[in-house]
Amino acid sequence: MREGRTVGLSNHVVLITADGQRRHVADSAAPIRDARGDVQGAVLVFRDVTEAYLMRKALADSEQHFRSLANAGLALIWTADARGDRDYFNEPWLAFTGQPFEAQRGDGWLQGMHPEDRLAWRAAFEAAARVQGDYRVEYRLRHADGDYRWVLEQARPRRDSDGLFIGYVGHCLDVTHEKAADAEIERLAYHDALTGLPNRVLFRDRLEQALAHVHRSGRHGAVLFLDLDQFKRINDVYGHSLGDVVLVEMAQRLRGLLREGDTVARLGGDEFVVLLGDLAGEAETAAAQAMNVAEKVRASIEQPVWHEGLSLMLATSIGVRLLSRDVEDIDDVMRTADMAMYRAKAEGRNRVAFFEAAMQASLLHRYELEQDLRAALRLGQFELWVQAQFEGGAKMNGAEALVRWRHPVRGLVSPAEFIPIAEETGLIVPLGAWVLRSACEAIRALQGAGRSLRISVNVSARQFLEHDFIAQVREILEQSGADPSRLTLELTESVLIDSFDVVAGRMRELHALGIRFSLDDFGTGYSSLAYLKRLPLSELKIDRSFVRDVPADPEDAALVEGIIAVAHLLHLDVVAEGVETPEQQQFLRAAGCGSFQGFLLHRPQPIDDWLKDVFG
Ligand SMILES: Nc1nc2c(ncn2[C@@H]2O[C@@H]3COP(=O)(O)O[C@H]4[C@@H](O)[C@H](n5cnc6c(=O)[nH]c(N)nc65)O[C@@H]4COP(=O)(O)O[C@H]3[C@H]2O)c(=O)[nH]1
Repeated sequence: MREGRTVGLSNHVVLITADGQRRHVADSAAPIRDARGDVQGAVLVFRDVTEAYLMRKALADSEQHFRSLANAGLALIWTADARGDRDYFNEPWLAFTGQPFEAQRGDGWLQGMHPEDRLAWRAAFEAAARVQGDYRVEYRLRHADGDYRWVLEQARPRRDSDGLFIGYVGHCLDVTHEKAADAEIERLAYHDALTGLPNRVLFRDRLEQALAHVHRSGRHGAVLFLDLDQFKRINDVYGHSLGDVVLVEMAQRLRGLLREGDTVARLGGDEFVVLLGDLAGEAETAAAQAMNVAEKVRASIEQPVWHEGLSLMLATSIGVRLLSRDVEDIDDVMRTADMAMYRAKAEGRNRVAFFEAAMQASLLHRYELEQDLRAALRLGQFELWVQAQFEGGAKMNGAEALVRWRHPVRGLVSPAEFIPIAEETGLIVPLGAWVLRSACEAIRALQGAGRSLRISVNVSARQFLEHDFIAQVREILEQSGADPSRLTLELTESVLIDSFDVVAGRMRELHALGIRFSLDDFGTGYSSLAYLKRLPLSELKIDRSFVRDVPADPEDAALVEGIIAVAHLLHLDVVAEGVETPEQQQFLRAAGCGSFQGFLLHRPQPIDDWLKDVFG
């Protein structure tokens, strides 16, 4: 004032008015000067600023209110200006990142984002910013402890009180746990629990991608379909827990053999598939590459599995299907790879087979047969034929029942062709029952005529293992009135392989009824004396394939003699099958074989014709 300036004295003078109200008063003073400019006095001005004071206080309170709201929760809150530079982080953000505000303002905070996520974040932000819209994006943000955490960031445009766009406000939530849970759920849904390998669902997905890549790039891919030979046996003999050990070991070996981009999956049971991507553009080279891998896989599986002093031997049959531009359908790929695998099995197991176009044709043929076969029983297209068996010289002692299918277009279809299909489709069960019933009716007719001839009936594995097979046989015997001791059931060695104890138990039960058992195809499989001894067998049949080349082939001759010696040792009858020449019969008789069956003696004929002949 002495210097002649106007000054504000105080904003905080509170005056009480006459009616008792509190008013906030701002005062100021200005000097009064005389003509010479000397200060003569002062003008004091008092203004009532109560309204402005209250407004400012409300604003400060409101700011405090929102600040504590922003800092209260777990959300990491920030704001950014119109250019995207961040100008505010709440306390949880600063605590989470452990970095001071100054280091993070602007785009400093981006230093804390995982470098791999920056591109995706920027894309989300810029796309939203162009239209001043919302966005949400997940990224990894470095925590104060140095580890990255997954956060979900959600942001929306920020506007001033006039509604003008001034930037963004957003928040992040730590979703690390949710991410881990999602990953676990995904892992469970798309992976096999035992081996941790991708499952069928994931495999199909990858196959689809691989096929798309093949179409785009013109390069090849391949699917290897594997099935472990003998796995079922290990499971049956040693139990499931050892079976599991084997599967896990196989999974590890497969994974170890393949490249990063390849997929190994377990489809279930002992079936695995391998997907090879990015093979050569030229088909032959690609096939060679696939073959190479398949062969490596085969060789690796062949190595014994050591477990607690046991050494388990496995092998695998592998079907290979190339993926090329002309392949469209993934079901077709799976089916044809599977077919090739079956061919590998049929060709002797522990091998690799390729799917070929010719197989496609046979697939079609088979498919049609399968369709027709389903209707055949209903339409009465099956016929029962028999082939007589002879004891010693020429004394007929029975016959083998052989089923025939008279197809309306194809004519007579060989059982060698349709029995395997009937087995796979389960049709063998009603078909086998039909054959058994027809054979028992023939036995009954023979009994009635006083002829004590036997009839042998082939029983396939699937049929024999059907849960109510024994009940079925009993019922048929009862209904037909056939003498059980005239009935021989022929089993092949393959029935024994899979479930020896079950089969042996059933055989004993049926044998107790008086039924005889014959082991067909003896010598072609795995039969060992040790387990032949444990079965209630009456007869061994020498397979046609051994009879064919005797006596000329010394190896087969020795084999046949061996089989006959085994049979004698076990007190079993021996029947030689497929005897076509007198030399064969002579040789067999000299070796000690008692009964004969073959074109030399009798060609199969319809059962009614045969019965007529027998009854004379
Ligand atoms: N080259 C030659 N072949 C001869 C000679 N003698 C007999 N055969 C044929 O050899 C097969 C003998 O039957 P399998 O080994 O039990 O082999 C049978 C049997 O495993 C199966 N099968 C036939 N009928 C039935 C059936 O009712 N049920 C089941 N589950 N399988 C059957 O189909 C196979 C083939 O039967 P088929 O075609 O009837 O063929 C019959 C018979 O016709 C010969 O001297 N030379």
